[in-house]
Amino acid sequence: MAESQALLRVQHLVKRFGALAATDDASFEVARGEVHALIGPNGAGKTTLIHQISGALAPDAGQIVFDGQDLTRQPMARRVQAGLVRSYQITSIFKRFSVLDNLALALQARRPGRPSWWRSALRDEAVYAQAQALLARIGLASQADRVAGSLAHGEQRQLEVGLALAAQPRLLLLDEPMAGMGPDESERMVALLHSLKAEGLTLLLVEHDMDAVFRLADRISTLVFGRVIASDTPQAIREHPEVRKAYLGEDEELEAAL
Ligand SMILES: Nc1ncnc2c1ncn2[C@@H]1O[C@H](COP(=O)(O)OP(=O)(O)OP(=O)(O)O)[C@@H](O)[C@H]1O
Repeated sequence: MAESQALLRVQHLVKRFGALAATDDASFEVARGEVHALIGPNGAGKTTLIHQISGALAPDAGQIVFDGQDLTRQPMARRVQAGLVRSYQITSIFKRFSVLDNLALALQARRPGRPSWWRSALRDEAVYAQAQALLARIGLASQADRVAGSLAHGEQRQLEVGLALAAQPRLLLLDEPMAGMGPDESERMVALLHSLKAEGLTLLLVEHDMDAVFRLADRISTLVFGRVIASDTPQAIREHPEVRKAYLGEDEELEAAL
């Protein structure tokens, strides 16, 4: 991949837990505007890798370069500022607040220099106009006044994506966005991610739902024992002998999908 095309470059990353190298000289690149999926058998090191990219975990060696900037040792907030944003788990939602208020608060939190940001967010019409637009973008326009905690699981995950979008990411990291979803909820999430891709947003996702991965991804990196053994198009990954071998007897659903 040409240098200018790569928005994220992970180079020779290493993370050890005692004797175990959970990330073992892992390298891969995410191109601008692509949906890139990270797959691998259970325990391959996907979550550990995503934690290092988002800044939750410090690597022992290697580099994380985002848009030409070395962010390897930068704190999470600095990465978010640069446009590298992770969609968090449900804990980031204020469950007693409405869906619209949640988005307004997330938008307001992005504005610097407001000590009582949550008070001003709840009064600020401009913020609410932006929140309404974001609500439509994530497909929850009809749920604006619902208390966030009463949303269905799939809708809460959509809202989490909205909270991450409030930070205006250039690359959105998603850790198992379809986890625990039924077929209809997964379908809505796939549609949402497709629409974000159509807007030109770059996505990096870890996902076990192989049907969704193969429908969404432009390229797929496969992690085995902390190493990226292949980074290629879905078709090439499907046919890759080492990838097939890595999944043999490991994950029947995935093996069947391949
Ligand atoms: N904090 C930790 N301390 C010790 N070992 C850890 C820690 N976090 C992860 N590991 C180990 O590192 C390896 C990779 O784990 P990780 O959760 O990154 O894999 P994964 O590919 O995300 O797995 P899964 O698909 O099951 O979620 C596993 O062997 C795991 O037990």
